[in-house]
Amino acid sequence: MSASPPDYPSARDLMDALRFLPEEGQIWLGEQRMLLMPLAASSFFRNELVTTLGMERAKGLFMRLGYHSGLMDAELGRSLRGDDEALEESYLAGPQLHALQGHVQAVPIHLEMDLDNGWFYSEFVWEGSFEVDVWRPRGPQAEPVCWTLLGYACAYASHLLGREVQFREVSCRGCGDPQCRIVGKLAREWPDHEAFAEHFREEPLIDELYELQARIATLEGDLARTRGQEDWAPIGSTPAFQEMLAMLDSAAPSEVPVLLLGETGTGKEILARRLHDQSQRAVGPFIAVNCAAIPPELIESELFGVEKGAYTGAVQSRMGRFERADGGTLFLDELAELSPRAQAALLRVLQEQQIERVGAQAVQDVDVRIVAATHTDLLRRVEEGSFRQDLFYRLNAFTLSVPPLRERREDIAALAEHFLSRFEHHYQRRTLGFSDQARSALGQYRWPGNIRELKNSVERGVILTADHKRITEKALFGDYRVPTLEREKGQGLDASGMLTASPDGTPGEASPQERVRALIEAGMTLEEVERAMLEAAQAGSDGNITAAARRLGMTRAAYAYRLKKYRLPT
Ligand SMILES: Nc1ncnc2c1ncn2[C@@H]1O[C@H](COP(=O)(O)OP(=O)(O)OP(=O)(O)O)[C@@H](O)[C@H]1O
Repeated sequence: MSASPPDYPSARDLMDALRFLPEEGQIWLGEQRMLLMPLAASSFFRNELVTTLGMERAKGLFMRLGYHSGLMDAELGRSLRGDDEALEESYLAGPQLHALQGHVQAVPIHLEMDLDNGWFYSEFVWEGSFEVDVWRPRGPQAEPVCWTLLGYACAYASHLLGREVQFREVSCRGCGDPQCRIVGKLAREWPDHEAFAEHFREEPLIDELYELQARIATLEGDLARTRGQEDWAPIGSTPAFQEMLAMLDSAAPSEVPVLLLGETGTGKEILARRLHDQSQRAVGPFIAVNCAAIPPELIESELFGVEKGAYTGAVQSRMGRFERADGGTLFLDELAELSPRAQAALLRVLQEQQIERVGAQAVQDVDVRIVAATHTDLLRRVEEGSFRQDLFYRLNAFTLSVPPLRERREDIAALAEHFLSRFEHHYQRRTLGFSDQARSALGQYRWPGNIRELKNSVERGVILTADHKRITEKALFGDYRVPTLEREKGQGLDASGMLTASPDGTPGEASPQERVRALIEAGMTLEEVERAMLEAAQAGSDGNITAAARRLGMTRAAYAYRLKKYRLPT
């Protein structure tokens, strides 16, 4: 593939990716949050860094600054301009994005790309470099000054082409040359490529710091593993969560049964484990049972064990979970699902510390501490008569409510980072972390499935993201439109699929499934829903097809195809 000099494709697609959201105080370019700031501020900052760090270290810092933004823009270029077929167009998106961001106008002089045969040559003239303007007051310099721009070019090309490319600024107006000109080649074509690549290595001090942090993390991991506590350290610094942890810890040394109330996936099991680990019983077993997962007819034999011949199929005697938890803690999750008979038997254990295997003639002593959990309103179950009152009061001695994730939103970022590092380790991945948009979506989502759902989303994101790429909102949530607190505030979904204010203006509580059910009940067909969504997205994007497609999580081409299919105006 070669062109000399190539023409830029239209920059419309790149401009469409730029969104100004003044009400929210944000500017976005694709998935990255951007900043608009005066050149004079950047100039001031540069002067200060050169004075404090010296020229060479400041240069390295600015080259790396450019390098990082080049890296992110390469992802955007590829996602907007596509795959290998359109490689030249994707490559040219780099200088076009650079121009769009007000850094420089890059005039292409020459481009030759034949990567299969290991050949790449690219040359640009830079007009209106912001860095030359920043340096102008200092007068002509001894060396080229477009550091950030150069770092950007190196990263953009390398990341996009999947080969290490290095650019050199062969002439620069900042040192009195008539124009700024850069030449890019595959790194190995430059004799000094190794020394040059050092510019992009982080400061030795920072390297050492990272290394130290990595060693501490490994040691902590080893420690947790030897104590059998891997995964069991609850993360959360919101006051509500910390208060609850403090209460949990104060209950740990006593023998009192603990009842944990909270929605599914809020971390009740992790808390039960913590209680166990902090108690005198930490050396004994921790056994967890999900009462809802065991068929009612088997629950008693599961919990209390069974004697050989007690019923057909009981071919040998078996220990129950209570016996296995002897000397330790038994965690009964979904307690409300226990059958009346199992409730009666559980009450006896709590009162007498004795169990009776199914089919046994005698009782036996057990020493077990019970931690129970439920997401249902147990008191209501008592009132309805489906849960024993005496058992309820026995278990209700020390009750803790575990807050749902939407009430501890400040913890989302820390939890997401925690799961990210665990899954990167597990899948042997090295992503560049979450994109700004992905991070913001994580913070806004309602999380009906709480921490378990957050964990699953991050796992999905890591699996779908290649090394050295950012985890996008789509990788986390798929094409499914994220129900956020913002979008739901005062909104419902009417039969035409449009978002509307609910009559009383209160936040809509309907889940996606409920909303879909409402549409079906309103008699809408799939085609009608699709058509209504296309129209709504189009109307909500002022007719901008790329923006409308993005709102529906589709490519522009797929969206345009559907418009045509329904004969909708484009
Ligand atoms: N505070 C936390 N810090 C780190 N990980 C957590 C935290 N809370 C929960 N998790 C993780 O989230 C997942 C769900 O937690 P857990 O199984 O304890 O929830 P649960 O409330 O017991 O759910 P259910 O009621 O559905 O059984 C687990 O994988 C757990 O490791």
